[in-house]
Amino acid sequence: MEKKQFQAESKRLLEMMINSIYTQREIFLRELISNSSDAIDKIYYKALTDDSLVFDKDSYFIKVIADKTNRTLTIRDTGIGMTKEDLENNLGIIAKSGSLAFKKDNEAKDGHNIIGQFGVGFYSAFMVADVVTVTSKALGSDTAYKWESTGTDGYTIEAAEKDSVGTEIVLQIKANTEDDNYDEFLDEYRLKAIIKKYSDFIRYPIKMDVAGKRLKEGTEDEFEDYQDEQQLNSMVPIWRKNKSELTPEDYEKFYHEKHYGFDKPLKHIHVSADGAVVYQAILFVPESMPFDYYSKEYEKGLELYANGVLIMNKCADLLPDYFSFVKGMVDSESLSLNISREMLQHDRQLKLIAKNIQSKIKSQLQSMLKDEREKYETFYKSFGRQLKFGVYSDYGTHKDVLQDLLMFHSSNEKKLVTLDEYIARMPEDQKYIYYASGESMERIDKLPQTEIVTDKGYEILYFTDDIDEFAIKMIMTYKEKEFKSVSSGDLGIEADDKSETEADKSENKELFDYMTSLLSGKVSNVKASKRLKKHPVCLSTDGDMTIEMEKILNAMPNNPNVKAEKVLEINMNHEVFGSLKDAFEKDKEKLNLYTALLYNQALLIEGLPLQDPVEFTNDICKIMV
Ligand SMILES: Nc1ncnc2c1ncn2[C@@H]1O[C@H](COP(=O)(O)OP(=O)(O)OP(=O)(O)O)[C@@H](O)[C@H]1O
Repeated sequence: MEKKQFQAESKRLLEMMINSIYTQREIFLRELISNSSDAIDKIYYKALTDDSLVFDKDSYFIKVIADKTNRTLTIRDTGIGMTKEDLENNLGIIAKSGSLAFKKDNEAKDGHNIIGQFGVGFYSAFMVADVVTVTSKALGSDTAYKWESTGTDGYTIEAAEKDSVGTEIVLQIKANTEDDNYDEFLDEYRLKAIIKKYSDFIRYPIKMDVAGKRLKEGTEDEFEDYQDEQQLNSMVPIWRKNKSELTPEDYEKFYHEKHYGFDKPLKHIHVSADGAVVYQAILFVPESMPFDYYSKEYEKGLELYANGVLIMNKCADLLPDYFSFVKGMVDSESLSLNISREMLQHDRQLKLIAKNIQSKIKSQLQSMLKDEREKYETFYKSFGRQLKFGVYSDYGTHKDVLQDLLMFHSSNEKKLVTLDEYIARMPEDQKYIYYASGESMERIDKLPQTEIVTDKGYEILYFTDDIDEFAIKMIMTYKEKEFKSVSSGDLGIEADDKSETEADKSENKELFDYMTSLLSGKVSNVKASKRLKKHPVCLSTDGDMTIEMEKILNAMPNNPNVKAEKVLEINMNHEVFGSLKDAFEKDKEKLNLYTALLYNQALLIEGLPLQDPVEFTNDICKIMV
């Protein structure tokens, strides 16, 4: 019998397949089952327009048969089959995808689409088989044909015996080698698992004879082997079901079956989009944070299906980093089964889906915030930090999407508030959104810098997360209100007794200049404070960098050694100020001591390290004796 050669491209592809471009060999089964499913689709589709054909659902199925003795794996279907020409054209030539040609010939009328636009699937069989034999009888044909190939050296086609319409593919499974175990593709449990993993939602039953042992009839301790035909796939995926048929428990069950998390999902989003891009998705907002969430090990992404067939476990391109906590899956009939990761990134359909999903998640979170406050706060405690990272990342590009989802604790009731709520209760004369950064709410409450702001009756947002201040620097203003740190140089609050402060300031200019020179290199200025009420001293900052930011940045592994521009503020209404003036006139030595002490006190209040703690304690001793 004449051996025909593969076309050059096909030969190259085959070589790649044999040398396994896919790291997961198991996907060959997914490919072959998808082809079978396509072939049944084609009959179904023909029956829609051809009255002489009746599509009786029970007669259409895919059967998988593993024969360990002969090392063969058979995939049999009752699909449309292939004529001699089809075998020649579809299996001999790679670049021409049969599915694609069929699609063009028969403009899909009811969305019953056919997987596959890029014909490499079938060749994946050569990753696990030495010989592939395809016996097929096409619908409406009397003769069956057998196509056979051992790989790159070509293929043969001859007439064959086959009673029913459809295709049977027999794989002669490779022998094990030192490095590779091929036995697994003959193992019942392994095959079942592969089918469940990739092909669970194929629309037609996938059957396999499963071996079992049972008590022999009429005996009490004699067992016999038997074969039982089982259906391995569940067929109708939950995402294709009508939302109204599903209960919250169904979604929860799906969440656990898919191992999305051990917790209960806080919220599910079921999308059935049929606009510019057609897809279904089930997305979940988890209740609690996975243990590795804020670590490098955590991998974001959604499961991606092309028309019911799993093509990727974690498609990262579907989720922006700031929604990386979302779990779930997307199924689209617009995607090709064999699309590579690299190609996916540029896929227009996928980009559209990703955009669409992003806005669905956003609007669900928004409505949760509006209507289910308690739930939202639970969510926010787990993932709020990620939203804030999202605001900060990419130079603030995503702030518009995220800023109204943010919450902070505030001085009002020590509860979480949104920026909108904060603005809504701002007194009329309040110009800025005030915030204070620190380790904890308790610590912030004790900061002298907060005194004047709280005295004014203005609410302060507590920034206790490292990222808070950095994120807010990206937002800058919210609804035309600028953010202002309580430690910033100009608080935008008029001092109660302005004239007196100004007068005292000029009168005491020499004193402040002197103290500034003493603290040269440590602070840029010493000045009269407009914000202090009870406390004698505090640090404030000039410029964008605050003291908290300095602390955070300098704690980073690459220690950038940045410095905030610090100002030492002195409360002129405090008794200590009298002592300073006195010392300035009479005893400079004492003033040097007081200045050093006050500066170190201000550092301690801020939680900053003292440059020389021993000197500080010695200084205290000096004033005691
Ligand atoms: N079981 C089958 N029954 C009928 N035709 C088949 C079967 N398997 C393969 N074919 C034909 O062979 C063609 C080539 O199959 P192959 O898997 O290489 O590519 P494809 O299915 O078109 O695309 P994909 O790469 O996405 O699977 C198919 O388009 C189909 O026409």
